Amino acid sequence: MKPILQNLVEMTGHRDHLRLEVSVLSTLQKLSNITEVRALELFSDNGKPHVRPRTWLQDGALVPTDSDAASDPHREPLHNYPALCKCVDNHDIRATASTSKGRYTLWLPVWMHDKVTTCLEITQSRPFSAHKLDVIQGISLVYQNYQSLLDYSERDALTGLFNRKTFDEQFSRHTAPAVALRAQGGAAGDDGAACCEPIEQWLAVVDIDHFKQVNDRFGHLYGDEVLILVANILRNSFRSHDRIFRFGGEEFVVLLRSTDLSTAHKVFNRFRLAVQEYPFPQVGQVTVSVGFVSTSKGSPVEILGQADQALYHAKENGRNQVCFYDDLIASGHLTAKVANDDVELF
Ligand SMILES: Nc1nc2c(ncn2[C@@H]2O[C@H](COP(=O)(O)OP(=O)(O)OP(=O)(O)O)[C@@H](O)[C@H]2O)c(=O)[nH]1
Repeated sequence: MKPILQNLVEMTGHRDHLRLEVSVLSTLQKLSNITEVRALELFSDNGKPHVRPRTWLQDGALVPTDSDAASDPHREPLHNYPALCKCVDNHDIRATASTSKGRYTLWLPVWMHDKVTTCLEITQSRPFSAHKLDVIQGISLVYQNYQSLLDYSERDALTGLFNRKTFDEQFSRHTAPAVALRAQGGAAGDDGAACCEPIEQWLAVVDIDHFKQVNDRFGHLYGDEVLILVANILRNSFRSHDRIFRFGGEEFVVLLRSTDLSTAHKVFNRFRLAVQEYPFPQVGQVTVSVGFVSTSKGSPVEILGQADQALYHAKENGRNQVCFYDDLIASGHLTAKVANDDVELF
């Protein structure tokens, strides 16, 4: 098999976005005369388009970052890349520019759902030939199609939020002890997640109150609309690096990253109020109950169980409220459950 085909086989063997990204960069890097490859992340901060390198070559290995894009010191306004800026504005498939003497750069935005969040950047020391552009474009399109297949398998069809399967994968990765990650890790290229240290975060379980009554009184179509609208409020209530999942039925999970306890309280309550105040067509008022906990202690099963305990306390004590597990333990309203390693919930 030709090397390029071997690389495509390797690329499409991944079930993880970051590994796939590392793999496509590694494929591009093997083409002749390439001096640099990077995957850029395009994001908006305070309404202004920005860009930052997300995966790049360092000391011979491709290194992905898991840091928050908005606080990345390497971020730049997108207008620092005029050719790329114009390409994105025009929905073009690629842009090239000679950025300095003997340095020719090609950008390939990866379009998904009419949006660009990733762009491949390839640099070489001579102009790109038409043949080389065709080959790179082909690899990029395989990458784009495969990314969108991966994305589809990770999401819930009704709300477009991440699904339960994705939660299981992402949450166990972020709560895995750092030492285990390093042991797996080795070269970053072997495992896109290997560089991740556990991140301070909060897990909230969100459940729509009396949702059965919505279905019973207005029918499933209106029930589905409520689910879609609550999903939209969730998207608007949290930052881009937080993660929102539809867990099943009328239950959602939010992973709130890198924030302190009082902010977590504030943010979850802001979301709860946003739902309470939203005029749901036909249905009128809908409320949600929320239970949350820190993800710093315990296994994924224990953490989820604690958030669930806090949620059920909220449900049993009036609904439309946010309960923090540690507060309920401290006040004696809940007792800590002994972990049972034999119970496999994931
Ligand atoms: N329309 C719609 N309904 C769903 C979906 N998934 C689950 N449900 C319904 O969600 C309802 C959940 O009801 P319950 O678990 O009794 O909870 P509840 O009525 O929200 O009551 P509390 O949680 O105690 O406030 C059930 O009637 C399910 O049929 C869905 O995708 N669409």
